[in-house]
Parts: sequence; structure tokens; C-alpha cells
Amino acid sequence: MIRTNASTINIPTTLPLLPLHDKVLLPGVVTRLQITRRDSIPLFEKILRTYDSRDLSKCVIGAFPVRTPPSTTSQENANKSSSPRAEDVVSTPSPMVPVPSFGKSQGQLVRSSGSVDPANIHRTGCAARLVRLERAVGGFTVVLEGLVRLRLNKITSQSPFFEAEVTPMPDRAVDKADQELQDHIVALRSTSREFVSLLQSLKLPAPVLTQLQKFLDNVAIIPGQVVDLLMSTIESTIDEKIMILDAIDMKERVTKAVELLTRQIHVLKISQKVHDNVEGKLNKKQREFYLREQLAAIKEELGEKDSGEDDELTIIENRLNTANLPAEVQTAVDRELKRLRKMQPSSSEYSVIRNYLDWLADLPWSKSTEDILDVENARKQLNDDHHGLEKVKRRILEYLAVTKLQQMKGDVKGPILCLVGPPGVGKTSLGRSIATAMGRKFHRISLGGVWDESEIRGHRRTYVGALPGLIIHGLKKCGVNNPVFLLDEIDKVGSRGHHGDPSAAFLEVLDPEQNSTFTDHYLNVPFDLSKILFIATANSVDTIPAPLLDRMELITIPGYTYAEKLAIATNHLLPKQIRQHGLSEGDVQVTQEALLKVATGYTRESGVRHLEREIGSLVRAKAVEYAETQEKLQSGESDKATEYQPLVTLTDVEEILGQEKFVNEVTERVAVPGVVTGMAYNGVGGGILFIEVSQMPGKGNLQLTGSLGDVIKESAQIALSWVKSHGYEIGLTNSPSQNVMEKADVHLHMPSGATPKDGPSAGIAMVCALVSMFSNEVVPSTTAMTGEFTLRGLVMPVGGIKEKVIAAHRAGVRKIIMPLRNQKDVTSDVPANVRDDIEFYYASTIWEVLREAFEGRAPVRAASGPTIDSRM
Ligand SMILES: Nc1ncnc2c1ncn2[C@@H]1O[C@H](COP(=O)(O)OP(=O)(O)OP(=O)(O)O)[C@@H](O)[C@H]1O
Repeated sequence: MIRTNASTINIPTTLPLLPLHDKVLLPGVVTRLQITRRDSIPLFEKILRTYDSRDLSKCVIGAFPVRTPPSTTSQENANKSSSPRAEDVVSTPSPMVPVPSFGKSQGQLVRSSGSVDPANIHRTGCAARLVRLERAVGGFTVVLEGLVRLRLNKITSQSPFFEAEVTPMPDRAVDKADQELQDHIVALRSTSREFVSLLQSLKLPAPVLTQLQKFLDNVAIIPGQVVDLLMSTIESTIDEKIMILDAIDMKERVTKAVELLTRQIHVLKISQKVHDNVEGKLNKKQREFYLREQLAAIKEELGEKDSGEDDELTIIENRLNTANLPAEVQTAVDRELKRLRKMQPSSSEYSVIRNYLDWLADLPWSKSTEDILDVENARKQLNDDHHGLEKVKRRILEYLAVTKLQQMKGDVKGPILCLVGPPGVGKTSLGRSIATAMGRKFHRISLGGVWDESEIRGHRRTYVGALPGLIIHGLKKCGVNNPVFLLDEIDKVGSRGHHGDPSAAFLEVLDPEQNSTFTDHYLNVPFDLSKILFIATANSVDTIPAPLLDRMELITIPGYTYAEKLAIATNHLLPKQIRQHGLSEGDVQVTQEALLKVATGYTRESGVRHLEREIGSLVRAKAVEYAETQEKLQSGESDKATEYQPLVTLTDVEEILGQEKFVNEVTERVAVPGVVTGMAYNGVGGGILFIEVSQMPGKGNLQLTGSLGDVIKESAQIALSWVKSHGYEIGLTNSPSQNVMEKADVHLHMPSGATPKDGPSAGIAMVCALVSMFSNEVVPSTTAMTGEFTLRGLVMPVGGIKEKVIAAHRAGVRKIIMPLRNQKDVTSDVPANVRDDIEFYYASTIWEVLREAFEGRAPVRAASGPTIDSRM
């Protein structure tokens, strides 16, 4: 039902007047207002006082728009869209059309506290019935229902609220004979229908639309009311609404409404189009996805593969196709690719499998370099890169020659070479030279500190972040399957890691019978390592597990003599350093004495690494001088000939490198009874060591210090027992039954207490030290000795002769006593210039040792002494 007129409610001629700011109330529309203005609040206070809440609907007021005079604000207000909101229409059943695009509001605020100028009150307004009146914060909340248009005749009172004389102006009945009006009504009907159908497409709730539809069906009878209500559902400005309010004439009102409706339809159509566009886009994407899925399915059905360049999977597939995979690997790849195709690219397993396939595609399954197996060329390369090392070079050339012959027969299973020697003797650089000589790629794997088998063999793919091990990494880096792999410091591989023993992994890697099917845990498919040339390096063989040692052919590189160091420095290290410092040959020259001084006074090593570093320091100092001279030359301050001297002499060495760091240990040492020079050999080369003994009052106990191992401790026990049992023959006691240690304790110490020492080779030196102490005779400090000693007085051979002799020579030793059975080592291994500098004595019994050590001053009772006799 539509309440439209004043017939049901009596409209008094004088009414209280409510000025509406930014708002127009039309007949038939229900609206809610917040009343906070000073000039309106008294009106509602009075109504509350006068009316019972049940009679409230009998209260009628006049709601008149206020037209503020044209100013910035008023202009803005006038232009502001003021369509009634869904909440405005709260109780009128039919025109409740909550058009979504119109937005929502909490009702109109009539807020300003300033009073209204009566002149600004519009002359046309609307009689309104009070539907609800409630007190609210700062005023009232009011719900009004528009009843009929009013004309304002006269404002009769302004305080405490406006009152005015008014005349109701209800709509006249439609004159059916007025054709023009009828035409306009037809136009209104069709536009309003179109409007409603548009609202339909915006999916308004069905009951609302039905009601609206029914209401529009009455357009021919009550076109004025239809227009008034439609105005609450379309967007319009205040001015437009006032225009509709002013349009008492039906034709004018309908015409204006058609105009506004047409505009609204246009706006709705545009928004509909935008809406369709967005939806269309979404659908397009979905459609594309669907089509792509279908396409993939069709292609799979036809067995075709996509050759699109940017398809990641296709790229991997192509790479795998060209990798020439072995059959077993191909099967694994096919299986993984099939799984991958079924997965979502965003899944974590997808990237795991993709990485795995990446690795397989990157490995050089069939790529290799052409070998240059020219023995002559290899010899030249080795000679160019390294001085001396004749035995080593010969063995390498043999190896290459055999490999060449094997290759001709198509069966290559060479041994694994292991270069053993102290640091800095050129093991790594020899490996590099071999690779260069054979024309192969070189890759160094440093094994120091490798504790887990997984570092060699990789982690299984089930681990998060799993990767292949060092071998497969190396192959990927080289890009060929036949590089030279240098397994550096294989003796430093730790055992018993958390994930197995890494040296056990090498058993497979280094076994020519097994390594053709080496399986990395990550790859989980075999890779043929048999084409790789493995060269291992080690400082000492002691810590290499026996099964691993068994698989390798050892090539020992002993330390260098000073003469060899001098040659290496002159021919290799100095030219290399000059090149590395950006100078050219001739810019720095170092005299032989100066180089020797650097080797003897500034380094103490078996190799030449420190020597190279010190030479580097010399060259750097000269490079600075050279650069300064160049600057001066350019600025014309001096000329090169007078200023820069390329020659480095003995005196320059001390100036540049500072004080000599090492002095001759042995010659510095004062010979005292109870001290003897021994000879040692360990993984980092040879050296000399001193054996010191002293006695003190006691009961015949032996105390040992100096980080001695079990074997060396036993040697000391044996030496003491022998001396005690032969005290009389040696001349230490007056009768054979007397004990030399009756009232004494002996302390044996080997200095450099922090360095662990072991081995039996100090045996004869310990005997000499004890005899020296008891007899108070000295053994010259330039006499050194090495040899194992038995309780029966025999001198047994020992190892590391070359290193020991060279180191002793470096330390200033001039006489060496050693086992007779080591004589061959001296003649074959020790360089002639060292041999010429040293007196060698070869002994097979301890009596011979004592005679030579004490140089005839030996306190031996019998002139020759028993040879291999024992009193035990
Ligand atoms: N006989 C030699 N002739 C020429 N240069 C040499 C010779 N021996 C060693 N060198 C040089 O000495 C330096 C150190 O050698 P390298 O690094 O190969 O030693 P290494 O035995 O592998 O040591 P480490 O056991 O510490 O790894 C290199 O510059 C190398 O060229």
C-alpha cells in the first residue's frame, strides 16, 4: 500500500517547520534523520512533551529544504549527489529498493548549530508524518514519512523553532485525454522497465524486484508517486531532487524523471559492462587453463612432445636427450620425468625431482677430452715445470707410456698414483703438470678434514637439501668424464664420521675393478669413474688405511737439499714470482749467495713453499723500488740507469727480510756429557733431535719425558738395560757385578716436548747418551746418529735415510753414524753434494757405534770390545 496523500491525515495549515540541510524529502518516501541542530532540537523536545508515543504518527511537520546562498560550500553541496539511501526508506513497503551501487549511509545528519536564515528556506516542501522519534547522542533520531507537497506561505515563528503557514498541493488525477502527458507516461513506463531489468541483472533480491515491478504497473494511474519513489532509487543531486519537488505539474515531473532515469540507465549499463569485462577476464583465464590441460592430455595421447622453448620441463628433457645417458640411467630418468609431469610445479617434491634431473643432465656421461699420450711431450712438460725429481718423473712417464699402450688395446686399468712427501715439495704441481702433459682437465679435491662418507658419496635424496658428493661435483665442474683428479692429502681423511667412514668410500672410487659402477647416494645410478686419472697426495703413509694404501702405487718425493733448492729457486720460483708481480725477466736479479742465504737463514723446511714466499718478499720490495723509479722517470726527476738496481745481493737480503730466522742448530750447541744428536723423520720431513740424559741420587729408576710414544720408550728401556749389563766392559764400573745405577736414578728427555716422538731409530743415540753421561765423555754435537738397537747389541736398519741425512746436513751435522744395512740408501738416494760434505760411518754393532761416537775416547775396557756378545 502506498500512502500518498493527506486525505487520511489531516494536514493543518500551520505547521512546525523542519529545515532540511542537504536533503529533500519527497511524498511517499521514508527517511531517517539525525537531529543535532540547535534550531531543530526544541521542536522535537516539544513533540516529545506533547505526544504520547502511540499518537506520534498523528504528528505532522513540514520538511523544507534549505537553500544556502551560492558560496563555495553551498555550490559543493548543491552538486553533491544526494540520492536517498537504502536506510532512508525504512517503512514504506513498495519503494524499498536497496540499489547496491548507491552505497549505504547512517541517515542524514542535520548537524550545524548555526541558525537558519528564513530567506533560505525553500518555498516548496513536504508534509511529513513522524514514524519514530528517539533521543540520541547530541539530539534525536527521527524517522519521517513524506505525505504531500506543501507550499510555504509565511513563516509565522522562528523561535524556539520555525513555524509556518502552508498549503498542501496533492497530485491531481491524471487527465487521460492529455495525450502529451500520456506519451510521457509511456516513456516513463518503458524507461522504468528497462531500469528495473538492469537492476535484475545486478542480481537484486527477487522479492524487492517483484514489488518494484508491481508498483511500476501503476505508473499510468499514479505517475507522480512513481516518479517520487523512483527518485529515491536513482542517483541525483540536491538540485535535481528540488526540481522534482517543485514540479507540481505532472508533465514536467514525468519528463524530468524520464531524463534522470535515462541517465541512470546509461550509468548502470557502463557499470554492467565493466562488471562483465572483469568476469570475462576471469573466465578467459580459467578457459585457458582448461584448454591447456586438454592440450597436454591430447599430446600425451599422441606421444608428441612440446618443443616450446620456455617450457622448463622440455628444456630439461632436451638436455637429457642429448646427454647420451647409459641405459640404466635412461630408465631412471624416464621414471622421474613421468612422475614430474603429473606433479604441480608448486609442490616441493617437484623441485626435488627437477634438481635431480638437472644434475643428471649436467653430468658428462659421454663427454671426454682427447688424450695426448706423447711421452716426449710429457717429459718436456714435466722438466719445464719441475727441477730434479728424476725418479718421480721417470715413474710418471712409465705410467703414461703404459696407458698409451693400454689405450691402443682398448683396456685401460692403470694403477692409482700416490705422491708421498713433505709439504711444498711439488706434489700438487706435479699432478697439474701430468694433466697438462696429457691434455686433460685438472680438478683438485682437498680431503683434509673430510669426516663423512656422505661428503664423498653424497646424501640420499630423502635428506632435505641433499646433494651429490665431491666426486660427482668435480665431474660436473670439469664437464668431461676423463679429467685428472688430484685427491689432495688423502692421509688426512678422517675415519668414523657420523655417516660412515670416508676412506671406505675411496676403496670403491680407487679400485679400477669397481669404479666403473660407482654409485653416488644422491644420483642413485652408477657413473663410470674408470676414465678418470686419480692421483693422490699424502704427507705420510702412516695414517692411510692399509686397504686403501694397497690400491695405490706410492711415489715418494723426499725433501730437497740446499743445492736442489737453489736450483729450483733460480730456475722456477724466482722467474715465477717476477712474473706474478708484474715485472719482466731481468727487472729483478738475485745472486746465488743471496738465494742460498734465503734458503738457509730464512727457511727450515723440506719443501720450497716458504722459500717461494721469502723470494716473493724480495721481489715485492724490488717492485716498489722499480715503480718509484718509473714514476720519477716519467716526471723527469731521474733516469733509470742511475737509480734502479735490479740486483739483490747478500746484504740486501737482510735489509729486506730482516734478521736471519734460523741459525745452525748443531754448531750452536755446546757438546756436553749426556747429550747426543739424533736424527728424526716424520710426515713433514726430516730433522735432528737431541737426546739428553742426567742422573740423580736414587734407586735405579728411569724417568722418560718429551712426548714419547710406546716404541721409543721401549728403546730407552733397552738402551738402559744394555748399559747396565755392560757397565764393566764399557768401563763404567770396577767389577762385572757392580750396578752402574746402584744409587742413582736416570732421567732421559728429548726436547721439543710438545712434539710427539716415536719409533725405534733413536736406539743407538740413547745408548751413546747414557754412556756419555756415566763416563763423563762428550760426543761432538756435529756427530749425529740413527739406528735401531737390539738388546744383544746389534744395530738394525731404519727408514727415511734420505730425509734424515738432508735435514742433518741442513742443520750443520758433519758426521753420521748409521746401520751398515742403510749404506745402500745413502749411495742411491742422498745427493752427491751432501754426501761429499758428511763423513759416514756404518755400524752393525753397538761397539762400533761407541768407538766412532766417542772418537777413540770411548771408555771401552777391551780394545775392540765384544762384538755381538751379551752378558744375559
Ligand atoms: N721440483 C720443483 N721444481 C719447481 N717448482 C717446485 C718444485 N717443487 C715444488 N715447487 C713449487 O713449490 C710450490 C709448492 O708446491 P706444491 O703446492 O705442489 O706442494 P705440495 O707438495 O703439494 O704441498 P702440500 O703437501 O702442502 O700440498 C709450487 O709453487 C711448486 O711449483
